[in-house]
Amino acid sequence: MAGLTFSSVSKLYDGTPALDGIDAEIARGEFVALLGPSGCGKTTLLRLTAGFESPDRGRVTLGGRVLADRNTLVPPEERNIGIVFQSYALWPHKSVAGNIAYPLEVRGLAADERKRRVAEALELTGLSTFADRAPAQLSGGQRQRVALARCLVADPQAVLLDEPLANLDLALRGAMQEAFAAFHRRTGATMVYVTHDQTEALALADRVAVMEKGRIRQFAAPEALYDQPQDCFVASFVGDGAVVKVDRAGTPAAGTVVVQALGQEIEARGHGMTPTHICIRPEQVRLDADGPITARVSTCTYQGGRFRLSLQAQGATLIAHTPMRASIGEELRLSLHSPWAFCDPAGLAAAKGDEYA
Ligand SMILES: Nc1ncnc2c1ncn2[C@@H]1O[C@H](COP(=O)(O)OP(=O)(O)OP(=O)(O)O)[C@@H](O)[C@H]1O
Repeated sequence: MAGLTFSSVSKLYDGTPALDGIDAEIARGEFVALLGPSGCGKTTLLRLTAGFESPDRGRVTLGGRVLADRNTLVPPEERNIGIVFQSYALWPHKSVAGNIAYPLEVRGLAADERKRRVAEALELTGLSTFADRAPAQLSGGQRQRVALARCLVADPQAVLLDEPLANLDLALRGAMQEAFAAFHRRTGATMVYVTHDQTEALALADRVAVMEKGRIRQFAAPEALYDQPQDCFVASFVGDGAVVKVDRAGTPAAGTVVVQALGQEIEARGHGMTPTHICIRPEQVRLDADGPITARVSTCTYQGGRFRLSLQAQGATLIAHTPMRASIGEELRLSLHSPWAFCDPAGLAAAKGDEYA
């Protein structure tokens, strides 16, 4: 189904690319997160979709209609795209219902229809009992739900969310994540969600585009990013664990490959290419008295129900989870179970078990 597409989209600021050849297709009704470190281009991609910026190259389409390319630039108000900002941007002197009704007033909708759609949006966002309150009488999470309802009431083809939970405390963020997920299930809206909080991105999105330096490094389901990262950047940016350079690799066969790394022969999962690195997640590291790898504990932190250990082995830092506390400097033996092997010749040349949290 025609959704939102980006074809070779680039954006330069003072000659420096903020976006560098973005190619992506977001299906209608899909919930996509843009994830990446500060300055990687997430907001620029969102602003370009909304129409606040124009691309220097490439094309953006929504539902088959060109929004921006060399010859076309549809203004923001004609794009039928809703936006939810971090700052809520509510009218302080209007009630909750008044704020939600505002886009419909601008469009000149009849009062009856306005009322019906506002009631529907209030219901969808769980705000029906707050309709007459002023924004100042609401919590941060409730205000963000008003912003969401106001954006929805206009029945947009896509909803863009720019770090909508960044101003909320941790507990409320969890509750709002659930509210967003429920909202998405009920409306089936196409949603693009910018965040640099990977827990949020992995929890909410159908697919996550991991960005770095204006490019999409991998665009995949959360579990694929975690289990089968495509390169060193994604392996290290998403999830906990270590990226270790492969010294030698056997011939890949049927989804597995034997590699020489950390002074051991290790059976890894792979996708058929001769790998250059392995990504070792904590659950693939087992403390095992008969294990072939000797490692020294360098940190031990309690994470509620388990301890996270950093383990030095052969110049690499591996991460393991254990139910028991370990002493710093203690020597342990461990074995590795099905790490993921991938090919990234350009990746971290120095990667020899860099630790990422
Ligand atoms: N109006 C502008 N003028 C010049 N440079 C800009 C402008 N807007 C963004 N940039 C640059 O483009 C790059 C991408 O910025 P962008 O805001 O898209 O990153 P981001 O991934 O959203 O970062 P953050 O997570 O910190 O919000 C950065 O290097 C930024 O400095």
